[in-house]
Amino acid sequence: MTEYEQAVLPLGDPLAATETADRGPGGQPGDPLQNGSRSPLESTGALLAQLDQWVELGWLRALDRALAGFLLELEPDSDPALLLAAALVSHQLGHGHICMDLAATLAAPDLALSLPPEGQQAAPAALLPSQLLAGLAATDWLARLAASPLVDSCAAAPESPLVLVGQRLYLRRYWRYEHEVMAALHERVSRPPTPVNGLFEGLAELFADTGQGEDQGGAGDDQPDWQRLACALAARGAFSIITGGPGTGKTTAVVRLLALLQSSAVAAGQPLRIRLAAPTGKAATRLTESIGRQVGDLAVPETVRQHIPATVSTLHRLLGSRMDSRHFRHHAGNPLPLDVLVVDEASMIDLEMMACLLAALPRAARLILLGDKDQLSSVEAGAVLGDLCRDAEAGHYTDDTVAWLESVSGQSLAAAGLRPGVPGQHALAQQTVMLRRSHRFGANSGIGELARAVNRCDVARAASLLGAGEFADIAWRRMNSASDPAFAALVVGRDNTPGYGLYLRQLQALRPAAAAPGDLAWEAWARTVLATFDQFQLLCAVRRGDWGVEAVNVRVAALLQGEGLLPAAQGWYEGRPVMVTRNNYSLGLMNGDVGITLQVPLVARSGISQAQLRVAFPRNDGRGGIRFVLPSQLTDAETVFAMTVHKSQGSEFSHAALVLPERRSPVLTKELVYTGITRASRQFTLVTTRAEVFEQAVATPVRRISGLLPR
Ligand SMILES: Nc1ncnc2c1ncn2[C@@H]1O[C@H](COP(=O)(O)OP(=O)(O)OP(=O)(O)O)[C@@H](O)[C@H]1O
Repeated sequence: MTEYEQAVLPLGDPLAATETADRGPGGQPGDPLQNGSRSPLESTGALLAQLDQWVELGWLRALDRALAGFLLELEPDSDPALLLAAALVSHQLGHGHICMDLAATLAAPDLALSLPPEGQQAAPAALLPSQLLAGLAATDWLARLAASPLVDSCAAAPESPLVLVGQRLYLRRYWRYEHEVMAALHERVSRPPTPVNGLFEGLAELFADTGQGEDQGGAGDDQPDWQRLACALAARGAFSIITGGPGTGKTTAVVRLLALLQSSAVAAGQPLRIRLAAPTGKAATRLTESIGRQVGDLAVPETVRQHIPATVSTLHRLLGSRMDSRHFRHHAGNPLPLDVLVVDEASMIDLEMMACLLAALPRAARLILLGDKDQLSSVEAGAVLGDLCRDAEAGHYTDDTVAWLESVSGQSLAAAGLRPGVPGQHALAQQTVMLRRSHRFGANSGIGELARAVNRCDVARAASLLGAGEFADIAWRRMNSASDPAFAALVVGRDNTPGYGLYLRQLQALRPAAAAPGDLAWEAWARTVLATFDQFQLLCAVRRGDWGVEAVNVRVAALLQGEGLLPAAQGWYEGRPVMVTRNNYSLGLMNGDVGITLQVPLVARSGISQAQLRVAFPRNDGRGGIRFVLPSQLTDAETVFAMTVHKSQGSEFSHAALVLPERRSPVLTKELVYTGITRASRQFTLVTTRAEVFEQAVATPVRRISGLLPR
């Protein structure tokens, strides 16, 4: 690994990169072009000075500037246009883009940096990328890059740190990940389909109870049973994707698929080794619960049921994380011991993880990805599921696929409104199914209606749904200021909402009175308090500012303390909810795990029982156990009355309240709003100070740049 590659880890939260702009100007150095000095595109000294200025302003990360410096050390004659491109590519990674498209950058150069968002204080007098790049044509930039020994533009310099593919510039490591993912998927989807004995009968039996259901997502009544089709396609291939919004039955379909596959394997005397995984501990716990329920309801013999796993591991644990290393115990040389792998919440898988997962998968094993393609992408670079599901909505099934699906499912696809597929051009689409009917959010659900409107970028419909009061399960609370009493009412839990008052009152009321230290009653109490805490969650779009995670956490703690619900609002105190921010393998805690600080009695060395603070975390083993951890052991944890929408992925709350900042920001996209809304299972509240911030977000779909286009 190169020095720079070591420096680039961890890449960090794209929010942090963008939000640096929230901090405003950090100085106003002069414009190098105005000063009569040489253009930064002609002099490496001037270019580095320009990058330094952008770092000072918070427009560029120090890491991005470090890459330019590192490349200059490697190649002292480097062209400044190359150093600029390298710093911008590095910066794009911080925004989740795998590479930088040179033509797109020249078309909108100022988007290449974390510039102060529109509507914020005036930008300082500094040279903008648009001014710097004004005279540079894409062909010239490409030629200057291609001429550098640091750039591999035709696989002739396999060690060069940058790779140019067409007009996309990559850091080599990310180009390699993308290349590996594309190659592995291409190989899997190009294999001839596996014949599955008794598929027609198996599907008919497993889906005997599922009718068409009511039309809940704009899909007509003559729609086929998409779950049955998903099951069929996944049964025949080495790779498949089942995508769909919340409650569309992804888990239900996959549990039936596992029953189908395992039934014939058990009958043949060779049960399959099946593993289930999810990107985060929270998602793994949720899937463990729903899989457990569904496996219990399966109409299959006990011998089959017992070979369907009921517990879900995190991807890191499955692959075998190693302390302080990005390498896993399982890789191409030491593949995973399994035959079928199901990964849920696949929208959270970043490109690097996907490359590692595919490398560690035995060739003969099946991989099935489940996820909602419309959710926010991973925090780290890449939008793998979104890219892979590009054709999901339109279907793009070839005539052969349609004929095969109709024959094994006994259903017609004629009225499904799909677009035709071209053999060889839509290879991945042949193994992808989009579930279109929500069984959780029906036609009477405001949450479902709102999520669908936001997903379509239908600003007017979304605003009218929230404003009209037509649905009791969605509400819009407009705040006048950070100290608006309506916000206090929401978080404390007045006006018939649980807020955070509910779990805190429960914590006091249900505390075991007569239980001794170590008594299971303490665990039961902790479990109840944790479950009640999950009933309400504030989700913020940004970290900084009056309505960012940091300030909201401080404000909520103070409000709860003011109500007498918390003993303190700082440091460690009983009732403090915390989120782990980094995997801790020795404690068995994963990034994203949420615990609550409780006073529990412990027997001290003296033999006297004392109440001490411990943080209670649910165990991720599906058995509902609790792990009590000393606060001092939690070095990477933060208060979580509010969490970012990014961090909430894979979680579900009875009542989710999405808090938007008072100013527009590039991180406010329709995917962020959609993800926030779909975290709510019963009640959703939008909290804003300015309506146009919500409207602008809904009108802005995100686009991550990558070259992941397997056909
Ligand atoms: N075909 C069906 N007919 C009736 N109910 C169904 C059907 N499929 C799923 N359900 C029910 O809908 C609910 C959601 O199903 P499931 O958990 O499989 O969806 P999901 O897409 O995995 O949800 P999530 O958004 O949590 O990932 C469950 O209660 C399930 O029993």
